Amino acid sequence: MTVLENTPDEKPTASSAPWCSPVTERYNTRIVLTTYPGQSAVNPVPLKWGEKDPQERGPILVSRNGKTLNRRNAIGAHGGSYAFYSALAIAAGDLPVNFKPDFTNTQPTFDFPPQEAWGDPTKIVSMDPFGHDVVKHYKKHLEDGLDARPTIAITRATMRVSEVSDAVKIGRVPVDGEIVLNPSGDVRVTKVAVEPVWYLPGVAARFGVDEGLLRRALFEHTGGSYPELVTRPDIKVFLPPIGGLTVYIFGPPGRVSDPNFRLALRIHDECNGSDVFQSDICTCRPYLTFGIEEAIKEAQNGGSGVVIYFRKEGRALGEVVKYLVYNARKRGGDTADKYFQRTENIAGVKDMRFQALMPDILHWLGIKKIDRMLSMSNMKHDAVVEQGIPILERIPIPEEMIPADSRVEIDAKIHSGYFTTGRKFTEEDLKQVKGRGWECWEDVTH
Ligand SMILES: Nc1nc2c(ncn2[C@@H]2O[C@H](COP(=O)(O)OP(=O)(O)OP(=O)(O)O)[C@@H](O)[C@H]2O)c(=O)[nH]1
Ligand SMILES: [Zn+2]
Repeated sequence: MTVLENTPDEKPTASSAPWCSPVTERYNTRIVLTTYPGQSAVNPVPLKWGEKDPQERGPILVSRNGKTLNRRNAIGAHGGSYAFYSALAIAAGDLPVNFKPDFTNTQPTFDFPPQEAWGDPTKIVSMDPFGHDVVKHYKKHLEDGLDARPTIAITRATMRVSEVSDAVKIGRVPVDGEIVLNPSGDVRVTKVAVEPVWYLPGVAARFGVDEGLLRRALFEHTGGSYPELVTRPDIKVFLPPIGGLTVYIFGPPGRVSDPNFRLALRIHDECNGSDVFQSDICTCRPYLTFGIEEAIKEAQNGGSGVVIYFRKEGRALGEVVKYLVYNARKRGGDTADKYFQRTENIAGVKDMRFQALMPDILHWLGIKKIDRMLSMSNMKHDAVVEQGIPILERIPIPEEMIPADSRVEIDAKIHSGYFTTGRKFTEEDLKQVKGRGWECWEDVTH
């Protein structure tokens, strides 16, 4: 191991950095900077990605706590981006370094039937197919003191979305007592939260790139945070510090994997400004609530409805870049012909969502075909179809749901290849599609 001497008996000297002594109180072992295969202390628990028997596959162990450090078979940390809050909590003294969670009563509220894809190393490469049943499958490892943790949680809830409540009030969505519970529009839902777990050879294959190149890029562009990406080619699994996804299932969850039931599906990427705060610059929330409504109706008609919400804010460019783009658009004349160019000028690309990994969750759920896909995105469509899941019908957002200032976005998307049943646009048409200017703001901001 590459270690940095920092033993508890080490006396801080005048030249010690001021943070040295609290470090020795909280971490009383040497710092392991990185490890190499074949070192005497390195003894990973076998992990065979793609084995359909969870015992054969083995648990995913990523923690550096206690005895798990030497038995790790994965790089990164649990919790996606929230791992950094755990680190803060430990540094602040709120969380013990070797805290062991108590998983009593945390088991899934629904047992998803195992799917063939769970044992296929090419079909699922960005989540752990056994991540919801870690306590059941890896009890022995937990009892041995190894820090295995769930990366999927399955629960149920009642939700209320104002647009759906409005649809119930005007009778567009009936109250059935099972899915829509009452005239206020309370809706029953099963939810699945998933944290990312990447099988690096599989992720590299999805993008058609070399695994070594992928590892190098991940190492370099995370500030050199994960040296084992380079020093431990024997470890194939990485838990990246990024957001995951949530699945919302309307109707009995057992129907989702049964091709005899019709399926309506909305795959949605996060847009906090619209999804939560209802900005009118894009179609995100309207399409999301339309998707929820259609999913509910499909379930009420005896089928199944699924909405999958990915944490890929601003096309995975983040909200800061997105707002910079908004400014550039509004100051430079907001026309549809320049829409994507503005993003490319600032981010270098127009989109970083890489839908190639998105279909994993569909395989995990056992979805074999999609009857009604509530999306116009050609990228989502192509990624799903390339994974062997046919889409029988594509449903664009209804015209009347498109907010005032989002015409620029939707027309630019249609021009760039998004699905439409309406009219297509020429470059000349796009120049005429203008967003709202900022002139009207002058009075209130000055
Ligand atoms: N960078 C950037 N991102 C944007 C902008 N407008 C919307 N977004 C993001 O684009 C994404 C839109 O995702 P979705 O609502 O799933 O829509 P889509 O993939 O474009 O296609 P549909 O499925 O047809 O709705 C979200 O992540 C938004 O935050 C913009 O001007 N710049
Ligand atoms: Zn949006």
